[in-house]
Amino acid sequence: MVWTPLHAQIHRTIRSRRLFERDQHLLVAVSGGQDSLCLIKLLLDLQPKWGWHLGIAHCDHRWRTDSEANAHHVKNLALSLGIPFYLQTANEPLNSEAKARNWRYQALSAITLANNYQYIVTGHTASDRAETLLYNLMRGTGADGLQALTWQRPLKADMMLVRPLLEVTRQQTQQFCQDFHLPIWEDSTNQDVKYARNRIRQELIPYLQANFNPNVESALAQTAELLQAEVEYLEQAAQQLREAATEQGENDLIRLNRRILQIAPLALQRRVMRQVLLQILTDAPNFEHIEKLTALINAPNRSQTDPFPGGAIAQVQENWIYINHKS
Ligand SMILES: Nc1ncnc2c1ncn2[C@@H]1O[C@H](COP(=O)(O)OP(=O)(O)OP(=O)(O)O)[C@@H](O)[C@H]1O
Repeated sequence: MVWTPLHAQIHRTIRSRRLFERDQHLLVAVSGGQDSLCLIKLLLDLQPKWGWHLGIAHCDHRWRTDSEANAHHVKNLALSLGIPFYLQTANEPLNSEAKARNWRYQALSAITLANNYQYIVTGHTASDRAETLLYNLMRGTGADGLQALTWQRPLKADMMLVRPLLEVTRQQTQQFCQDFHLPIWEDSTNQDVKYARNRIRQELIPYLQANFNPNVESALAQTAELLQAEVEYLEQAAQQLREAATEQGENDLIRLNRRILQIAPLALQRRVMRQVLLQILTDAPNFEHIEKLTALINAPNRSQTDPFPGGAIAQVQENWIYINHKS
């Protein structure tokens, strides 16, 4: 087996970030594209050192005319590598990116659960991270969206999604696949600039590279990395503040102590309110919802919000904000 600098890098990343321990069961999500092929080859080569049990999962969204052939291709690859293979096929063609993604994570979770894996591993790269950051920036997400893909994310109890290639660019995975003659399945939809994601990849990033910074992908991925640690820190601080300020009243009534919230910085006030809204609303709260609730921290007595989706109303009474979330 040829040991490359990329092998060494990923080995170090897994160890220092404690992404996986020894002897664990890892389900690797393989689309057949260059990133996931690079991923499976690296993990397979590192396996003797770590004693992992690897499996390959493929999800057929039935989106493209060649999707069945793509699934076959990945199956044959798994067979030739001697790795257990799991296939999930959508009941009906999933023709939007968001639908396909939702279904894919459900399908991967189902395979993981049924076959006793602890981890789902994907081939997201630093390039994906840079693109996601730009995409989210333009849509107006706060710092949380800009951390853009994290190394680990719990999907369910005892099920972790892990992305070991977040410091590797797409150019590197391409080179690696070439060097080892890995059989890449080219996804025709990746070229289609009808999708916002592809326009960022095909047009925006090359423009930024040519005109601003040739290493813009790594620079953006690093920004995401810094933000991730800051977001984690702020979320923890906000949680402590929320616990200190909250009293769970009777009948689905939440009471927030304004005195405690008033002396906190605005960044934490907003995060507390977002956490509270996450509890109450069925959909993720937006900027306006959070601002409305945050404004009550310093508003005159008896101020109140108009109803949030679902009907909850927040109201100031002296030192307290009352939120009745079943009204
Ligand atoms: N059809 C598939 N079957 C199995 N795994 C897949 C499939 N498509 C993507 N993946 C996994 O997800 C990773 C990211 O793929 P891609 O960037 O195409 O998806 P995405 O829709 O942008 O994903 P996300 O929403 O998670 O960012 C791949 O490296 C691979 O590990």
